[in-house]
Amino acid sequence: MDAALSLTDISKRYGAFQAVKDLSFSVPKGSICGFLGPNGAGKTSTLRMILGLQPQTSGSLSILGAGDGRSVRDRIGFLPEERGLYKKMTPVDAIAFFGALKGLPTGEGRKRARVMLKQQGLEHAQTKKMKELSKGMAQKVQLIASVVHKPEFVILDEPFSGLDPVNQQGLEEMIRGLAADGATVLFSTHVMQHAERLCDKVVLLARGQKAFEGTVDEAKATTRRFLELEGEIAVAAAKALPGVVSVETVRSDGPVHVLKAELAPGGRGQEALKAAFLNGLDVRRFELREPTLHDAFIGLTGDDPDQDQTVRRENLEAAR
Ligand SMILES: Nc1ncnc2c1ncn2[C@@H]1O[C@H](COP(=O)(O)OP(=O)(O)OP(=O)(O)O)[C@@H](O)[C@H]1O
Repeated sequence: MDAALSLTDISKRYGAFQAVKDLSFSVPKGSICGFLGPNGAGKTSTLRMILGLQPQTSGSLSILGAGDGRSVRDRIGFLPEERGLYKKMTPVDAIAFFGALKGLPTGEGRKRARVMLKQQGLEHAQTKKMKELSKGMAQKVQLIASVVHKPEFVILDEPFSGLDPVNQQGLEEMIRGLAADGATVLFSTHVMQHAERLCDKVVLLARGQKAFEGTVDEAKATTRRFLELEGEIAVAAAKALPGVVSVETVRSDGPVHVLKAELAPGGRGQEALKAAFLNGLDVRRFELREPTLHDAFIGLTGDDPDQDQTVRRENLEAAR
């Protein structure tokens, strides 16, 4: 499939500090791609280079056929991490204003704003001032403002941050809608669950370097799966089950053991379980733990995505 975006060996240095190192990945046209990593991993720096808001130190990129976002800015929608629309404007005015910055006639912008606000259940907010809206509502308005000109490529920097679960779900639906209308979407987040539900593709970033690029299922397949069995089961019998590579005793209570069986990569827990029953093992309880994308991130990078990786400038100075 054609790539709407591709990065080749992109690096970014801030003085002596290397924020992004030899980063290469691509985003197929029409897909939803999650750019995932802890705070400070280098996501915003990368997005800003893609947009042409700051130059890369080395490497090259192509977005919609251009060397960075500047010459194709009217075909791109961008939701920055720092948000704050003009507080005294109404949502309709704010959305139309942002559309006009991308060449959309104001009348058309206002028309689209009303339709899109209604689609998002924000009809009642049309005449309010931005400052009177809840955070969730304001964020939705800001997302509408960044896509009102119907961009081919949408870049969202931490779009879920600060939203409650209901608004996060609404935002996920909005993102799905953008892709359904044909746009390519790249969004950054450190919360793996959003990506797990939304993405055709994910790129995992830790400490400025790519740790993985592929589908969510491919990422999960890199992580160990476990089948937990409880009963009067001998370790050797559990080890003999199909797809089991090793067995560890978690705890024992007399003859009853809790065993943790590691499955081979791609191994199917159901088959091991079926064999356990067929072989007449005394399975009193079982649990097949499927890895989450969060587990996969930890397995692939050794880092917890919830752990801030930001290197404060004062620490850099001290390290010199
Ligand atoms: N202008 C700058 N000068 C010096 N260091 C910077 C600058 N901008 C970012 N950094 C550093 O580069 C690293 C990556 O920051 P970046 O904002 O790209 O990460 P991030 O993954 O987007 O995290 P966040 O979501 O918290 O913004 C951080 O350690 C940050 O302190």
